[in-house]
Amino acid sequence: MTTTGADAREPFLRLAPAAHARGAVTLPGSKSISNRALLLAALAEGTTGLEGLLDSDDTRVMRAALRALGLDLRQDEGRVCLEGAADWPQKRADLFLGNAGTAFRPLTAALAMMGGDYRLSGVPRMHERPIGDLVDALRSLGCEIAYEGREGYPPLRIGRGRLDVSRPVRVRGAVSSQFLTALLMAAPIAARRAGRDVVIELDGPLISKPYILITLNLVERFGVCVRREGWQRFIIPAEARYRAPGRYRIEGDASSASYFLGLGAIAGGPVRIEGVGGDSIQGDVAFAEVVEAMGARVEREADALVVSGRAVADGGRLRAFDRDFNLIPDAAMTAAVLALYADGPCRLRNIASWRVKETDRIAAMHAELARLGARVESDADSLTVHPLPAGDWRAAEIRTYDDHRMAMCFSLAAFGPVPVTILDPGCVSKTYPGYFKDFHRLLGVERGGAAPAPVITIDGPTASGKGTIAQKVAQALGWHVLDSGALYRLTALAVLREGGDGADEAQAARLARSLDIRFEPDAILMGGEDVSALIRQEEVGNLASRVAAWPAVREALLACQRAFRQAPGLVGDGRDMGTVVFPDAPLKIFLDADVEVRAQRRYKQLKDKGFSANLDDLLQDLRARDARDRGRAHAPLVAAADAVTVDSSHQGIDDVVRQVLDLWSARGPA
Ligand SMILES: Nc1ncnc2c1ncn2[C@@H]1O[C@H](COP(=O)(O)OP(=O)(O)OP(=O)(O)O)[C@@H](O)[C@H]1O
Ligand SMILES: Nc1ccn([C@H]2C[C@H](O)[C@@H](COP(=O)(O)O)O2)c(=O)n1
Repeated sequence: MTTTGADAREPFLRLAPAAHARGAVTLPGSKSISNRALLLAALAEGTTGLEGLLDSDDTRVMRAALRALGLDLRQDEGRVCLEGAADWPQKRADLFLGNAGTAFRPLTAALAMMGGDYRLSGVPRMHERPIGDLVDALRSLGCEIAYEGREGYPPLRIGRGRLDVSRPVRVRGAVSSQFLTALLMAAPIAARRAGRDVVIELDGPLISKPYILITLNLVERFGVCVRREGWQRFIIPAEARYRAPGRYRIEGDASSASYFLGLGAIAGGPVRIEGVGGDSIQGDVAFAEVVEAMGARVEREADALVVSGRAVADGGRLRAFDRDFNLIPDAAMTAAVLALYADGPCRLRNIASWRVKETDRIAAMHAELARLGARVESDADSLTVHPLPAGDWRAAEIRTYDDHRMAMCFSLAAFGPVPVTILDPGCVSKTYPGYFKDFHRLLGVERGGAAPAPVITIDGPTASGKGTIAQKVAQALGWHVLDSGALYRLTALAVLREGGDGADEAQAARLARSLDIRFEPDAILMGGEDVSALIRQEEVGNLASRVAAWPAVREALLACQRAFRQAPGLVGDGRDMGTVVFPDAPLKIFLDADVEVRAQRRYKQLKDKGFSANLDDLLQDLRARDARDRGRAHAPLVAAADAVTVDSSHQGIDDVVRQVLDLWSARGPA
């Protein structure tokens, strides 16, 4: 079955007003732990098998960088195996690290201490994120680092400095705790090279302390014990050496758990979150206490959390808060959106670090919450969000600023009375590529119980754009899609391959019943063979129209089509979706267009795919096919009595998609 979601970089994702959510979700691996573990495994003597490693943009750039540095990474039965080395083989490399702070900062420290000729760069936003505090600390150790552009910011050039660890290295931790993390993880390199203890001292305050605890925990798992004097002084002994722990299991991402904790709090639940629990080493697991304080119930297991609450749709209201979020700045973003459903103004304090994250999150959060209609106040390091009364919600398009967390936390704005549109939802690929699929699944379980999953049917004549529109509507809603014409085309292809011409009803029905097919995201397989291009040929389409006239063929394909109806929903395109296959569909579209326009479109479509085509012949074929599809005795092509007719002759694809989504939103599907 073809499942669509927000994995590809689609321009927008429309979330219809939702009411309830329940079910279980398994979190992807923690980004913070994944990138730390990759670096430590790369520095450790021996082989480490990393289990549960996050597969996302940020970990992919880290893996690519380690490969470019000469390290051996292999995928082996669901784990990533890495052969580490105290000194990396490749002494010259140009590394592109995207927008991954968890890769950029630690690699800067490790490479600067090893020495070599390296260049580290990232996306434009990475070049706006400060790194001066780390570079200053490394330079004080004798490392050679130059700014290629603006002083204090990437890109960086690293050379071969002369390490001197005779004095403590001082580092500031007020802007980002990742600078201290980077030094702590790389320090054993310097200790080994200099043959003496490395002492790191904190210069001023330290934010996000729980992340330092994650670092110390991991460093210890890889064999290095750091002596810690409060939060002021860290001593890495001269004899410190990283050793591979054999296997290391990465727990789920606690920051990502915050969205589901929030979901359970406002959508009733219970929502079971697997991958983090009472045993977690991540500070963001403390977000469970935030939703508890807001009125939700959370049960803690060693490796799971179960959250429930009184759904906003049932009149539930969260308790307002005034809270210091310095320790959990990432999860705090979720609290800012939950504030919309609170019983009073909510204040998030001590969140200045938001200003230098993937985007200026204080400014971004302020702007987007206001776009929904909320009253918001912000200053240098705090944000106040006023609850949004039902009548004040606006159906907004939320900008996400290429920030995964903006996209994920604003999914929780779907519990207001109007639809919300998330722009560039694919930015979640930074840490959670499957987020919207999981989110929709939890929303759909409720619908999938007693009531069948909702269906939008799109019927119409050939080349009116049904398939194109169905795909995009399904993508925007995170639903499944059924291209029913493909089933008739596959039957026609099977008939052709048996030497038939479609005149034998029994033969066509037998082949329709025994189709061995599989729908994949980018291919349609028959008997294991990819026939997606073959079935689009006009010869096959014409025969499909003929075999589709046989009642026995239609009967043979009926159950198969209905089986596509699964939560969270289905968009089905064809000729009889709204009249025969899904007569109870809550929204039926009859998509039409002038036959000349359709012939032009089909002509262009075929030419673009490299097939030969003749416009006059196509026009004739389309007319003949229209006549056959409309004129047959069984399940003819006709608009269902309750269908909305949309004429796409003079409308672009995106306009039609929006029109269908608006119709769906107007029905108030939740
Ligand atoms: N509104 C539109 N404006 C311009 N081009 C469109 C529009 N809708 C669809 N198209 C283009 O027309 C062509 C035919 O569209 P599509 O294959 O989706 O039609 P269809 O109705 O599913 O056809 P079939 O009945 O053969 O399955 C495609 O190349 C598509 O990109
Ligand atoms: N629900 C359906 C879908 C398709 N058909 C027939 C009619 C078409 O000519 C043929 C191929 O469909 P297409 O890929 O062009 O949409 O299959 C039908 O009868 N009922």
